[in-house]
Amino acid sequence: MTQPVIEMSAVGKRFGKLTALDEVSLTLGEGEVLGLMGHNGAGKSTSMKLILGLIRPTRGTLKVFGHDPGGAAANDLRLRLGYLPENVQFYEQLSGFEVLDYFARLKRIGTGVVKPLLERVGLGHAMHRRVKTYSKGMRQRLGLAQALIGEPRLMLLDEPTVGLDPMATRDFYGMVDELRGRGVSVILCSHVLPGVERHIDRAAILGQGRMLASGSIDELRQAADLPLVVRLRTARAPERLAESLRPHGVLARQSGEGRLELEVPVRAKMAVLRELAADPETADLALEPPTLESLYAHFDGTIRDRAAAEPAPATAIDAQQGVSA
Ligand SMILES: Nc1ncnc2c1ncn2[C@@H]1O[C@H](COP(=O)(O)OP(=O)(O)OP(=O)(O)O)[C@@H](O)[C@H]1O
Repeated sequence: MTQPVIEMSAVGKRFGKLTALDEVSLTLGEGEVLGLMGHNGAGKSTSMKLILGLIRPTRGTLKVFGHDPGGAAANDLRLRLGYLPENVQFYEQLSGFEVLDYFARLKRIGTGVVKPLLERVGLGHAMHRRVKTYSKGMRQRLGLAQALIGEPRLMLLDEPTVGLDPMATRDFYGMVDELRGRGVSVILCSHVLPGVERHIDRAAILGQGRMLASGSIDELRQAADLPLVVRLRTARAPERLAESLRPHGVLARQSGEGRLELEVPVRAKMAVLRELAADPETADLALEPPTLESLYAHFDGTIRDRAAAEPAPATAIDAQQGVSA
C-alpha cells in the first residue's frame, strides 16, 4: 500500500483555553478527494493550517507525505502543497499576470508557468487587467491558479466555490476531477457544498472540534440509516396507500394531486419497491437516497427546514382520517 498523503492521529489543537480540535483522526490517500465539512468554528481551517504546517498540534501526531509539516521538512513540503484560502485577497494594483508571477517566484518557479495557468482557469483574456477590476469569481479563479502553481500533489481548497456562478462552479469541479485523475489529493473545505458528492471520494464532518463522521457517501448513508425518499405518481387514494405501507414503517405525504412523497426505512426498501411496482395504479416512481446535505444535517444534529426549501408544502396523510393539511 502506498503511504498516505495525510495521516492525522488523535490530533488536538488548543488556542489558550479554547479547544479547536479534539482527538481528530484522518487519513487521505493519493488521488483521493475529501470533503471536509462542518459549521462555523467547527475546526476546518484549523485542520488546514495544521496540514500546511502554519500551526502545530497540541496533541497527537500529524504526517504529511510522511513528514511533520511544521518540522525540518516544512519548506520542501510546501512546494508539494497548493492552498486556496477562504476570502482570498491579492494586490489590487497588480494585474492577474503580475500576481501569479509573484507567487510563482515565491515558489522559485519560472514565469513560463503563469500564462498557461491563467488560461487553464479561464483568465487568459483578462491576465493583463488589474485585479481591482476582477469580479469575485475571477478573483476566485486567480486564487485557484495560485494554488496550482508548481503542480502540487496535495491541494487544500477552503470554500472554493463561494462567489462562483453555476458555470464557473461546474468548471471548478471539472478541474477537481482532472486533478484526481492525475493522482493529486484534494481537500475541499466547506459548510456544505451542494452538488459536491459526485466529485469527492470521502466526506469528513467536523462539529465543535470533533470528528462526527467520516467515510464514503455510501458508508455515511449506512451509518446514518436515514430513510430513502420515494417520489410517487399514483392514481390510488393516498390514505389507502399510506395504510398499506404503514406496516413497513413508511411515512407518506401528499406533495400534489396524485403525487406522494414516501419516507422509506432502508430495511424496507425492496419490499416497498416491489409492492409499488406491482400496483397497477403506480404511474411513476423515483428513488432518492439521502443527499450529502441531509447526511450532514443528520450528523451535525441540526434540523433542516426542508419545507422552506420546497415550493409547495407537503401534506401529511393520516390513514385513519384521510388527507390532512
Ligand atoms: N488563532 C486563533 N486563536 C484563537 N482561537 C482560534 C484561532 N483560530 C481559530 N480559533 C478558534 O478555533 C475554533 C475553530 O476555528 P476554525 O477557524 O478552524 O473553524 P472553521 O471550521 O474553519 O470555521 P468557519 O467555517 O467559520 O471558517 C473557533 O472557535 C475559532 O474561534
